[in-house]
Amino acid sequence: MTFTDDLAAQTQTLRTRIHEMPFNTDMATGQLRRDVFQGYIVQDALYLEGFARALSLAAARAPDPATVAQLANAAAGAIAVERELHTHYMDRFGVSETMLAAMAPSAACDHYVSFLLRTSALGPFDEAVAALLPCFWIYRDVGHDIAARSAPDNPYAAWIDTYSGEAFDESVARMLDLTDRLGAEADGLARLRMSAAFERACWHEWRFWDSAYRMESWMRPEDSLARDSRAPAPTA
Ligand SMILES: Cc1ncc(CN)c(N)n1
Repeated sequence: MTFTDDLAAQTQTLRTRIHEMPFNTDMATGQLRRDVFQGYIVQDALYLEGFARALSLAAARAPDPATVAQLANAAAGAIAVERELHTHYMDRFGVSETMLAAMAPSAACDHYVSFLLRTSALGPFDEAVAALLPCFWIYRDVGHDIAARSAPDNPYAAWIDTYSGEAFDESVARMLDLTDRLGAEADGLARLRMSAAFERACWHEWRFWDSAYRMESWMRPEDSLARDSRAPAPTA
C-alpha cells in the first residue's frame, strides 16, 4: 500500500459523497442550473488564483529544483485553466473582467484559499503538498466519473473535458507521486499531519461545491436572527 492508497482509504466516504453531490449529478445530466454554474465559475476563478499563489509558495520551499519546477508549473497551469475555461464560460454568461474584479470570494472560497495559503506558507513542506493534493485528485476523479455518464451535447462539456483530459491526468499523477515520496520519507507523526491536512482539504472541496449549489453568500447578523426566530421555543 502506498501512502496515497492510505489517504484514499481514509477519505473514501467523503469522496463518495462528493461524487453523489447534486452539483455533480446535475452537471453529468447537463441539467445543472445556469445561475448555479455561473456563481460557481466566478468563485472558482477567485479560488484558482489563490490556489496558484499557494502552489507558488510551496514551490519556493521545495527541497530540490525538480520539485520547485513541478509546483511552479502546476501554478502556471492553474492560471492557464482559469484563463481558458473560465473565459469560455464567462463570455457565455456575460461576466466581464470588471465584474469579476469586483466580486468578493464566498465564505467557502475564502476559507479554502486561506487554509491553502496558510499551510503552504507556514506548514512543513510535506503537509503543504498533502493539503494541495485534493484539488488535483478529486477533480480528476470527478471529471472522469462525470465524463463516463455525461449526457450528449452537455453544456458543461468544456469543464468535463478539462478535468477528464490527458494533460490534467498527467499533473495529478506527478502530484500523487510527490506525495507518495514525501509520505515514504516521513515519520509517523509527520504522516499524521499530512493525513489531517489532506482530509481537511477534501472537506473544503465538498464545501466549495455545496456552497455553490446553495448559492450561499456570507451570513449576516440579520440572517442569523431570522433563523433563530424560526427555531422552536425551548420546552423546559
Ligand atoms: C475548488 C476547486 N478545486 C479544484 C479545482 C481543480 N483545479 C478547481 N478548479 N476548483
